[in-house]
Amino acid sequence: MYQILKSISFCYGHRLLKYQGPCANLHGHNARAEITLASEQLDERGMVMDFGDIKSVIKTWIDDNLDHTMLLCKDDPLVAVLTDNQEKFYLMDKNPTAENIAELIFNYAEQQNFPVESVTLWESDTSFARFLR
Ligand SMILES: Nc1nc2c(c(=O)[nH]1)N=C([C@H](O)[C@H](O)COP(=O)(O)OP(=O)(O)OP(=O)(O)O)CN2
Repeated sequence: MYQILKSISFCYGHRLLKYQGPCANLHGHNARAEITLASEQLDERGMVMDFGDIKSVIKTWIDDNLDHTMLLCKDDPLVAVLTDNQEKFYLMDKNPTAENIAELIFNYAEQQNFPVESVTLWESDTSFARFLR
């Protein structure tokens, strides 16, 4: 089995609903997503996938959708406020925890038919969440 990993850095704002503590307040993170792809076989170039192709597809999606953006749960009352003020946000069905952001990126990679094994979302230097099937 071969594994490759591509790191993509981005920043986002969020707050957690149903949470008692500082993360219930609006705040931001300089995050890093680690996308791990795995394959039993290599292509004719000797690659699971070109790192550049992972970057061009997934980093582009992250840059367009999540980077420098408020990630809000659909139940957050701020959705109406940001909508009224024409501010950018990314609407999530779930609370914007590191776990759910990792799953979001995993699902996108899977939709692109990437052989994704896991997505690890480093929310800070000391905390990460990982999603895998
Ligand atoms: N399982 C999860 N726990 C927490 C999440 C999360 O997404 N999943 N998120 C938060 C906050 O958004 C934020 O990340 C704070 O986390 P924490 O690592 O506790 O931050 P600290 O600054 O206190 O970290 P230290 O390095 O330990 O000082 C909270 N929990």
